[in-house]
Amino acid sequence: MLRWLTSGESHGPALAGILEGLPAGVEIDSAQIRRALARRRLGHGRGARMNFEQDELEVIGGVRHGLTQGGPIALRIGNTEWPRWSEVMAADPADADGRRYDEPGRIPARGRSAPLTRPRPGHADLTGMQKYGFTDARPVLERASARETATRVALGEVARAFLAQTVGAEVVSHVVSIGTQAVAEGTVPARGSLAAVDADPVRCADPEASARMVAEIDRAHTEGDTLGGVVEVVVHDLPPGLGSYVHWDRKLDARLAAVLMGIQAIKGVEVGDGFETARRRGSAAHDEIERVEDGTGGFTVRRRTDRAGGIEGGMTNGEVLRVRAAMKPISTVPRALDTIDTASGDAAQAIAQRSDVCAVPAAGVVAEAMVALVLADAVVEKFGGDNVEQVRANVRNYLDNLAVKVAETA
Ligand SMILES: Cc1cc2nc3c(=O)[nH]c(=O)nc-3n(C[C@H](O)[C@H](O)[C@H](O)COP(=O)(O)O)c2cc1C
Ligand SMILES: C=C(O[C@@H]1CC(C(=O)O)=C[C@@H](OP(=O)(O)O)[C@H]1O)C(=O)O
Repeated sequence: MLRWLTSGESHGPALAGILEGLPAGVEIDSAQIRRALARRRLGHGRGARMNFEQDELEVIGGVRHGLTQGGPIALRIGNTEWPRWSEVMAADPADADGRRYDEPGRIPARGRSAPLTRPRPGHADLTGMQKYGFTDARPVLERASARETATRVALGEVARAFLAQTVGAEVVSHVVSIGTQAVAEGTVPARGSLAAVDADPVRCADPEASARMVAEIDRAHTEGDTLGGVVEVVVHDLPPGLGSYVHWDRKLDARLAAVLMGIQAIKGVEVGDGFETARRRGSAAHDEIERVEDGTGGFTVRRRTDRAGGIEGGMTNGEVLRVRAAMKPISTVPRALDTIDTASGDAAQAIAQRSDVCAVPAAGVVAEAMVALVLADAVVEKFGGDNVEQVRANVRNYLDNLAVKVAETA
């Protein structure tokens, strides 16, 4: 079983992540994880922080000379701005001279150190204050912030490497829509198109739609507004049979939906054609199966279409996996929303500090990481093995002995 945990606050010293349960022998190095972190900072519409945030990565456990060792993999990602926040976010009650941070006047009640008492609609602020008994929303937003997703992307990159080196799968995401602008129907990035998608300003695989998305972001920005959208994660070359039909919590679609819904601001998930499938007749909703001659007198099978998004009965079926996640518009709306001041009870305008206008392209990179982690877990579960070579041998053995083999994809 793979397990992962994250810790850390948006303006604390660092984020931390642990990934436990991965076999030994996965080739990974800091440069590859740094590249993944840089991909998450991309995207037209991201806020000022992404211009200077360095995501200072350090691998502090579980990897030696570029290979995983079988033990928990631990990462630290430093927050570039920490020196400016070291008093407001200090872990200890007092500094080295023994002066307490909660001494009256010690930290000026202005700017970033002022208590946040005007909770922002669409954020965890108000309910977090109620639930944990805080009179200041600072601790709530520090942990609820999507800054934490940097850790998930770093851990997900290790999972991606494991998938590539064992089953040969490739994970890519692309932006399907931003605001009212969407890609042409049927746009699915092919294997090997990750760099091309990343080169697009909104990580969109349809250049014409991309231009419309950029214009819509610019319009929202000018008008003091924010946008959401839909991303799709596409996984090529998965073996059939990951996940299971036998129990609800072993179904791969259920596991993917849970981790995608666990990303900040994700409000809906679709598998394959998802909600569109519900509007179709059965005769046009499913993926008919056909025989393909293998050239040696035997045969393989394939689906004529991939409406199911590569999952039937809670298992991968050997076709391209496709899952979508819908992101709500960024909650910190510059044209500030109405709220109340919790200190006075008076009507107020929500705080609208530095923020993204649209983070849909980045959410796609985070979604890739979460999908990679769930798939890596499903591979470990199905194939076992304590090192990459053992996993590969088990995969080969399984594929060589499938009752009905799946056709090679073009
Ligand atoms: C990559 C990414 C970046 C985000 N950036 C911001 C941001 O700059 N400002 C903001 O208000 N919300 C941002 N969000 C969304 C909030 O973190 C999220 O809406 C909030 O924590 C409340 O959680 P919920 O929407 O899941 O209920 C971002 C989300 C993601 C995935
Ligand atoms: C820091 C990141 O995203 C942040 C996510 C976020 C939020 O509320 O979720 C609010 C903003 O934080 P800040 O106020 O520090 O600029 C974003 O920049 C990041 O993605 O690394």
